[in-house]
Amino acid sequence: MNWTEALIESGIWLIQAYSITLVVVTFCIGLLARRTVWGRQFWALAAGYFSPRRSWKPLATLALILFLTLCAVRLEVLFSNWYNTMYTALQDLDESGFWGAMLLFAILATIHVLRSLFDFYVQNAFTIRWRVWLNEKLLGNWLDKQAYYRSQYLDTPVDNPDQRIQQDITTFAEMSLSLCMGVINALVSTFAFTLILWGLSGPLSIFGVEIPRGMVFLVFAYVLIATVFAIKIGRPLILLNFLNERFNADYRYALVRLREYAESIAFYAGEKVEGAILRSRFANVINNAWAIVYRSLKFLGFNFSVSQAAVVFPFIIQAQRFFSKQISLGDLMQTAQAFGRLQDNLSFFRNAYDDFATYRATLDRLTGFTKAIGDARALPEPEVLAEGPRIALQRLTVRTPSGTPLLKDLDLEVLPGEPLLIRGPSGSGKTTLLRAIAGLWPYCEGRIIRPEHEALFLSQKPYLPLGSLREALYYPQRLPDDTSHTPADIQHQEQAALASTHRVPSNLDDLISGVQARPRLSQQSNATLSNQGQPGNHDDESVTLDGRAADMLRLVQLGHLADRLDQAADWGRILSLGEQQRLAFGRLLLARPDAVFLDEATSAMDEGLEDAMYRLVHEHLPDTILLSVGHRSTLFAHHSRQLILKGDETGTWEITETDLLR
Ligand SMILES: Nc1ncnc2c1ncn2[C@@H]1O[C@H](COP(=O)(O)OP(=O)(O)OP(=O)(O)O)[C@@H](O)[C@H]1O
Repeated sequence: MNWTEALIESGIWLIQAYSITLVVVTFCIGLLARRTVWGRQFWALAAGYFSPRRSWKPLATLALILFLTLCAVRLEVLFSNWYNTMYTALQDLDESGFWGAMLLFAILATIHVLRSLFDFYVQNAFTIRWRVWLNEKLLGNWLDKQAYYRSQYLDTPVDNPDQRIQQDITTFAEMSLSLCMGVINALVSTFAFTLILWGLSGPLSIFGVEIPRGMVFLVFAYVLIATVFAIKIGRPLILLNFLNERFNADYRYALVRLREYAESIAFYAGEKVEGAILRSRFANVINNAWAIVYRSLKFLGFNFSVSQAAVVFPFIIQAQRFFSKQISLGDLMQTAQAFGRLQDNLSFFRNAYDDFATYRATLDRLTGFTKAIGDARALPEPEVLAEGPRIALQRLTVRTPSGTPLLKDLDLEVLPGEPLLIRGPSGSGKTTLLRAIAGLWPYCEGRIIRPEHEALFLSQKPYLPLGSLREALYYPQRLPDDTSHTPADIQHQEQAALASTHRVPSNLDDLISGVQARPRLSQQSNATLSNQGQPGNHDDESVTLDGRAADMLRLVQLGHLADRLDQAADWGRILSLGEQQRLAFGRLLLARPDAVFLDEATSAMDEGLEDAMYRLVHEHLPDTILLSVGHRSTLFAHHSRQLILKGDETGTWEITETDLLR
């Protein structure tokens, strides 16, 4: 074999193979995207990323990956030829030929290693960027128009959205690329090795019938029959894999709920009930896992047997020609190697069947998720307008999802200094009216006029975000010193980066426990930030902010927490409900919104505290429009009017005047 010629041939082969593959792949993707369900699903998820109008980089990277994949195939062919050269040199006792083959191997191996590493990097960079884009797209759509909330009103609410965002996106990006390149590699390689085997194989006699180049036909027939059986045996794995993801997610969700509602469950001593639910969900996981094991035993058993039989097959068939000296040892070895490669390539579809099954389940889940987001965003929205500092409801009708009216044709205007109390029996629709005003409730007609952004809704159980008390106090505003990049966060990001470049952390346990236990923003680290005079230094701001936050805590009778402002903790669990409700009043006083809606926001306070909180609102926010929902008669004194919902399924209501206490 002339290796200089082989080099030139390889160059030509690469150009030809690249051009043909590019055309065929584009055509096939177009065809699959039109003709198959999963092709359409793939395209709906991927089209945006690959649009050249958005960026040319993804397509260019894909073209590079395709080139590297073809290089891999060509290298395999060269290695195959090298086998022939080397074994022929051995058979001929040609020492210089043997050492020449060794040198050649060193060159080929170096190219192979460099190509593999470069390919690894490019493929991983590609999937990471794709993941980032997909995550941003799905997360953005999920948060936009409050789809994460409104999706609960769909006929079939989407299950486990967290899994779909966090896990399925990764699987989708990684498997799309690996399966696509796997198929291309298998097909091109099949073509290349068929040519090699074609050149090496002789006539084959089966039951007295002589078949020219019989080996080639035999390997195709062998793999084809094996594939048909494998698909039959492996088919149930598609459903089993889908169920595996579903059952695991359900089990995880039940565990998360146990953590979330730990106290309520503990008060009820509900461990038995929770335990039964958890065990039954885990039993689903395990039963399914066993089903996967038994099915895989059959599937893998078949695959292993087929692969093992293929090892000796070419030797048995070529033995006759070798012993009669029609072919050399090199030819025999290359035949075995080419047969093996061909068998591997053709078996790709059989072996990757399992992966295809997982991939299709992922596609189904992601498609279902994007559809649910679309449906949630398409749910009817009430007409909410912003017309100055007032709240006006015009012919507003609010219904339950089943169509029963909670409120019919309500006309009402609320101005600053004229607080309104909404009352009515439990279940009459008080909270739902607030949902409608917030634009969250899809089942309503009429017009809603309210200040556009500057409205704050405080519920009975205030939401406290993860992080420090200060962050909880300012929520949903962002603090001036961006706490998502605290020194502790930056330090851990740096450590992770360091570990990825040149060394692993000396003590991994310390690092992990450090990540879990680290404070989000300590007093000390705050001071460090200020002292270092970094860009975006908020020295003055943080001093006043600190003062304001502490003063505010004292104002809402939470002075005992003033020195824990920067302590990161699960404040939703530590603070009593009454304390959380007072913290929410602090939040309200700091935010100074144009309108505030208090939904039983003082239910856990005693009457004295409730009175004090309302007085603070009247005193500090005289220009804020106030609407409250509540049952207590002590609230009458703080509201000049009352809207009373009758709760009689006809949607009747009544407005009465009360004496405002000032
Ligand atoms: N997501 C939902 N799906 C179906 N029905 C709902 C949903 N949310 C509320 N409802 C129904 O709407 C009605 C009004 O509920 P709402 O929470 O507004 O009552 P409420 O007057 O605030 O009650 P309470 O005083 O007990 O807090 C109830 O019958 C409730 O079951």
